[in-house]
Amino acid sequence: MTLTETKIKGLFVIEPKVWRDGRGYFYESYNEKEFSKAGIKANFVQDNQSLSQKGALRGLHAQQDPSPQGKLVRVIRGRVIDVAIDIRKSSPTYGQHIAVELSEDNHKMFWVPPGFLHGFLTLEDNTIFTYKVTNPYDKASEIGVRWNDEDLNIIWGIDASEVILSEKDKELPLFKDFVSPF
Ligand SMILES: Cc1cn([C@H]2C[C@H](O)[C@@H](COP(=O)(O)OP(=O)(O)O[C@H]3O[C@H](C)C(=O)[C@H](O)[C@H]3O)O2)c(=O)[nH]c1=O
Repeated sequence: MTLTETKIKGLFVIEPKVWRDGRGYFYESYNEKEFSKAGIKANFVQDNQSLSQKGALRGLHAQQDPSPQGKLVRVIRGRVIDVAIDIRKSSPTYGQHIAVELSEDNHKMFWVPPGFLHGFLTLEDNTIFTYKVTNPYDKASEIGVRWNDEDLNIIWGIDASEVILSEKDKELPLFKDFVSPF
């Protein structure tokens, strides 16, 4: 697998080696040795999976202390635009983001360490999104920012009237009202 750090330090796009034969394909979706070589220390304690219809947008979320989460995300079926926003106050790229298309065809994965907001827009029906996290779910430590905040300038390519959001995500604060705990 190839781990490539993005222009925002700490974020990595991972491209696994895919072995194909007459039965189908095989790839390693996580390898501690490879992550350690790239300088990533991740102790995963929970695996998540969600199914989303086209237009569903989940995010922008993070967990703060005592349960900050590193996330290794990928798409098993379908396609998403996955976005991570740097909310590390001392970072020169604070408020900047990386967007990457993850799909069942490109097998790409995205490592998002603690200190980032995360979310994705679903591009196809019945998209299955799965990810490992380095701390358990802790509702009390959840934080977030509105998906279409103008200051974040994320080009999702979808009109607000078409997006499917949870009631919770509709109420998330704007970035100007957000105080990062990182
Ligand atoms: C995240 C989570 C949720 N839940 C329960 C709580 C809710 O009743 C239900 C749906 O949760 P939520 O609407 O927060 O699910 P998403 O909107 O997909 O949340 C995720 O969205 C973006 C993509 C993220 O990066 C986070 O991993 C996570 O916040 O599952 C759990 O029981 N465990 C969990 O780890």
